[in-house]
Amino acid sequence: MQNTSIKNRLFPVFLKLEELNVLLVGGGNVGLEKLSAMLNNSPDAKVTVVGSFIRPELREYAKDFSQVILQERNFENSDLNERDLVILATDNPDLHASIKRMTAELHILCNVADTPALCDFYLGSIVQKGDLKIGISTNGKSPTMAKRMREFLDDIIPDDIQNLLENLREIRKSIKGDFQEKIRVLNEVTESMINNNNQSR
Ligand SMILES: C[C@@]1(CC(=O)O)c2cc3[nH]c(cc4nc(cc5[nH]c(cc(n2)[C@H]1CCC(=O)O)[C@@](C)(CC(=O)O)[C@@H]5CCC(=O)O)C(CC(=O)O)=C4CCC(=O)O)c(CCC(=O)O)c3CC(=O)O
Ligand SMILES: NC(=O)C1=CN([C@@H]2O[C@H](COP(=O)(O)OP(=O)(O)OC[C@H]3O[C@@H](n4cnc5c(N)ncnc54)[C@H](O)[C@@H]3O)[C@@H](O)[C@H]2O)C=CC1
Repeated sequence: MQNTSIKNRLFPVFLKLEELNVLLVGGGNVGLEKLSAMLNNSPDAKVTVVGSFIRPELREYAKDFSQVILQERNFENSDLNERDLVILATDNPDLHASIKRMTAELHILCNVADTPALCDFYLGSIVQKGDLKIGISTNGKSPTMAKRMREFLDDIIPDDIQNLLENLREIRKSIKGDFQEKIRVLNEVTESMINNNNQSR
């Protein structure tokens, strides 16, 4: 049965981009934004950037990532060969629509930066604190609100959250007993961690 109360129907996942083959079409400002969004999270992401012009800023940024391939030329249909994900960030909506038709045919997931209706998935705002990662979406309503929410969460989540995570990992490894017992102990420990943390703020 459909739950009609769910407004945002996007399903978040956390991708291992270094295991995937990504094509980014467009080497401009938006291209650079999408490239840095990927590499800030997945520095080993295998990305090929194809742009009829590749901005010097993007070139400069990509220098630190030896696995990123830059190709300054027009998009060709064969660029879609062997891709798992495609991100379109050119200034040509007709090109976007035609590439999107091809990716759908090929079952390749596609993001069209300036056209939500053509996206199979959206990028989100991302909070990163050690191993903790939070993805934020406003269902495409307001990327700026997503950005502000990231700043807010980044501020309130303590920087030493990584220590908590490391401790929990040790506890998780050391608990004896069956699965239910493991869940009980971990729930108990984390409850006090969160409470302690609130008290110290
Ligand atoms: C649907 C979506 C598809 C996608 O791109 O994946 C989309 C679409 C569009 N963005 C537009 C504009 C802006 N996008 C940003 C910023 C971000 N946009 C991101 C995601 C998404 N943007 C997806 C939905 C996410 C969600 O569900 O909330 C973030 C979160 C992630 C990322 O891109 O890495 C990143 C913030 C990262 C961070 O800082 O944390 C800013 C603000 C800024 O840059 O400061 C502006 C200008 C201000 C404004 O418009 O709000 C426009 C209008 C273009 C035009 O006017 O022509 C469209 C098209 C439309 O809405 O029609
Ligand atoms: N820059 C921004 O922050 C925003 C941009 N937009 C829109 O997003 C689009 C892209 O913006 P920018 O990145 O700033 O533009 P840009 O002009 O910097 O980059 C466009 C890129 O697309 C490439 N391109 C065009 N045709 C191509 C083809 N056939 N094959 C391969 N590459 C091709 C160009 O060479 C260039 O690298 C524009 O339509 C713009 O109006 C919307 C909101 C904000």
